[in-house]
Amino acid sequence: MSGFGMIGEYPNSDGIVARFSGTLESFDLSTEFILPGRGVTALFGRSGCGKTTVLRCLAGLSRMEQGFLSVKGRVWQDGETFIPTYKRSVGFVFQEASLFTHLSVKDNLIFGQRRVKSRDRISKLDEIVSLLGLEQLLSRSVHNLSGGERQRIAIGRALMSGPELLLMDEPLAALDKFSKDEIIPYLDRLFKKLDIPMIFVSHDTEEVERLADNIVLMDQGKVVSSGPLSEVLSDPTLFIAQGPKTSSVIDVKVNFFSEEDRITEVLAEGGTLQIPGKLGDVGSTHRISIAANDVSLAKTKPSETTILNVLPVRILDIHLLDESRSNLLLSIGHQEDKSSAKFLARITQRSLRKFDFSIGEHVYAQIKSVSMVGGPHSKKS
Ligand SMILES: Nc1ncnc2c1ncn2[C@@H]1O[C@H](COP(=O)(O)OP(=O)(O)OP(=O)(O)O)[C@@H](O)[C@H]1O
Repeated sequence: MSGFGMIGEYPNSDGIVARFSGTLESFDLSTEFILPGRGVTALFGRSGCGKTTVLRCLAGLSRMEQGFLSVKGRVWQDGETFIPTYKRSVGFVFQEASLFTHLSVKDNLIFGQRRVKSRDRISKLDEIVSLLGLEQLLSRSVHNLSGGERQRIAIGRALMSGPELLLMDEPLAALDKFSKDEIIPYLDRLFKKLDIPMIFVSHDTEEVERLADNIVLMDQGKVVSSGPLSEVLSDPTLFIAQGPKTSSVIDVKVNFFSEEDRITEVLAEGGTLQIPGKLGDVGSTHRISIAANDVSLAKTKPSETTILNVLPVRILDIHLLDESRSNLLLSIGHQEDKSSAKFLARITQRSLRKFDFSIGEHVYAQIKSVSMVGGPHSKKS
C-alpha cells in the first residue's frame, strides 16, 4: 500500500509513521502511511475523503479512537500518549491566512517565535524573509495585501518557531490563478531549502505535480496508495490515473542545450528527452510532466515524424479503464531496468486490439508534448 513500506517494517522510522482510525459521526476514517523525514507530501483526494481530518490528527487538533503517530522516532500519539497540539513542534497554515491586523508584517512573523524559549531562539527572520521574498513588505500593515502575499506571510510565521513538521491545509485554494502563479515559485524555492517534512492538503493535480515529492492518495476515509509522486501518478490502476487530464511526472537533469535549435536535451532514468526552449543550466534538475493523452505508440521506430521525442519503451502494464479507453504503463528503454523512468500512455481499446500490444513488449512511444512543472524538492542523500 505504501511506496515507503508497511508500517510494521519501519517501527523506528526517522520520518513520519501515522495510523488513524475511528468514526466522526457517520464518517469512517481508517488510514496508515509512512513518510520520509524531509520533502513535501501532498494529501490528495476528492472532497470529503478525509484529508483535513488526517491533517488535524497530525497536528493533534483531532483525536481518533485509535491512533499512532511518531515523528522522527518520537511518539506523539499511541494508546497511552497524546501530546497536545501546543506541545507539538508543528507549523500549521490554514486555507486563508489569519494574520493579526493590529501588527505589521514583521511583527506577525516575529509572533511565530513566541513559544520558542529565548535561549533556543535563533532568529530565522532574515532567512525566511529572503526565501519568501518579504523584504519590501516588512514594515507594512497587513491591510491591503494580496491573497498571495498574506499566504506567504502565514507560511513564514508558521516556520518562525522552527517546527519539526509543517502542515498546510489547502494553502492555495483561496487564491485566484494569478496569485497562485505568483506564490508557487516562492514555495518551490522554500520547500527545496527546508529540511523538514511538509504536508499539504490539495485536490488540484497541477499544484501537486508542481510542489510535491510524495503523495498520500485518499478515497472515502482510506489511504489507497502512498509513495513518491512519480510512482503513484504512474500507477495505471488508481483513480488519479483515470481522469481526462492524467499525467505522469519524471525528474530529469539538463545534459545539453543547443543554441542553434533552442532545444534542451535532458536525461531521465533510462533515456533522453528533448524539450523546446532553455530549461536551465547543464546539471540542473527539473521535473517534467507528460500527459497520458499526448503519448502514442508504434510497433516499429517511426522514421519520418515531426515528433521530437520518440523513445524505446517497454510495456509494463495494461489497464482497461472503461469500454473504450486503456492506460498503458511504459518504462523508458528496451533493457529491463527497475530504475527506468515510467509514464502512462492513454490509448483506445480499438488501438490496443488492432496492434495487439502485450505486457513485456518492446515498442516506441511518441510524446507529443512535455511540460515543465518545477523541480524535485527532496535532498537526495
Ligand atoms: N468534527 C466532525 N464531526 C463530524 N463529521 C466530521 C467532522 N470533521 C469532518 N467530518 C466529516 O468527515 C468527512 C471528511 O471531512 P474532511 O474535511 O476531512 O474531508 P476533506 O477531504 O478535507 O474535504 P475537502 O477537500 O472538501 O475539504 C466529511 O464527511 C465531513 O463531513
